[in-house]
Amino acid sequence: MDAFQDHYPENVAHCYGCGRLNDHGHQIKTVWEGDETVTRFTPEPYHTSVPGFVYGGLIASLIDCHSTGSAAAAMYRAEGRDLDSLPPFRFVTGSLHVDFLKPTPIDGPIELRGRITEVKGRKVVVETAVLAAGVLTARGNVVAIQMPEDFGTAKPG
Ligand SMILES: CCCCCCCCCCCCCCCC(=O)SCCNC(=O)CCNC(=O)[C@H](O)C(C)(C)COP(=O)(O)OP(=O)(O)OC[C@H]1O[C@@H](n2cnc3c(N)ncnc32)[C@H](O)[C@@H]1OP(=O)(O)O
Repeated sequence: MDAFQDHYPENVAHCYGCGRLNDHGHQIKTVWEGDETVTRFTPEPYHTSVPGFVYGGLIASLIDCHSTGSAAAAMYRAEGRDLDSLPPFRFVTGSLHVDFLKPTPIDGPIELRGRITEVKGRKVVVETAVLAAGVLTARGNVVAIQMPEDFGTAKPG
C-alpha cells in the first residue's frame, strides 16, 4: 500500500525522518488503518540506548515524522482530496512532547498508532501510542502546523 510519504513532493522528500530521498534517514512509511495512522519501524542494533533498548531520541524522531505525515493526510482526508492533489499540504512540527513510559526493546519492530485529536485552522494535533510487541512504551503529542509560504526565510533575532 502507498504510504503518505510516497506522495511528498520532491522538494520536501529529503527529511531525515521521513524523506524517501534521504539515503541516511529513517525513511518511515505511514498509512491509514481506519481512523488511525500507523507507522512500523524496525530499529537497528546501533539505535541502542541502554543495551537491549531503543534510544529515546529515535523514538522522538519517529513520533515527529509520523505526526507531520499524519497531519498532512488528515487535512487531505478532511477536504476529501487525493494525496497527490494540488496545492500540497505541508506540515512542520511546532511542538513535540514525548512521555517515555517503559523501556522499548530493540529486538523487534516498533508500531506507532496515531489519532488526530484537533484540526483548527493551520494546526493539527496528533496523539501517538508507541508499542513494542503490543506493549505501550511511549506516548507522543505533536502540534503540527501548516508550513508558511515564507518558511525558513525569516532572519533570526
Ligand atoms: C500526504 C501528502 C504529502 C504532502 C506533502 C507533505 C510534506 C510534508 C513535509 C514534511 C517535512 C518534514 C517535517 C518533519 C518534521 C520536522 O522536523 S519540521 C522541522 C522542525 N520544525 C521547525 O523548524 C518549525 C519552526 N517553527 C516555525 O517555522 C514556526 O514557528 C511555525 C511552527 C511554522 C509556526 O509559526 P506561524 O505559522 O507563525 O504560527 P502561528 O500563525 O503563530 O500559529 C498557528 C497556530 O499554531 C499554534 N502554534 C504555533 N507554534 C506553536 C508551538 N510551538 N506549539 C504549539 N502551538 C503552536 C498557534 O498557537 C496557532 O494556533 P491557534 O491559535 O490557531 O489555535
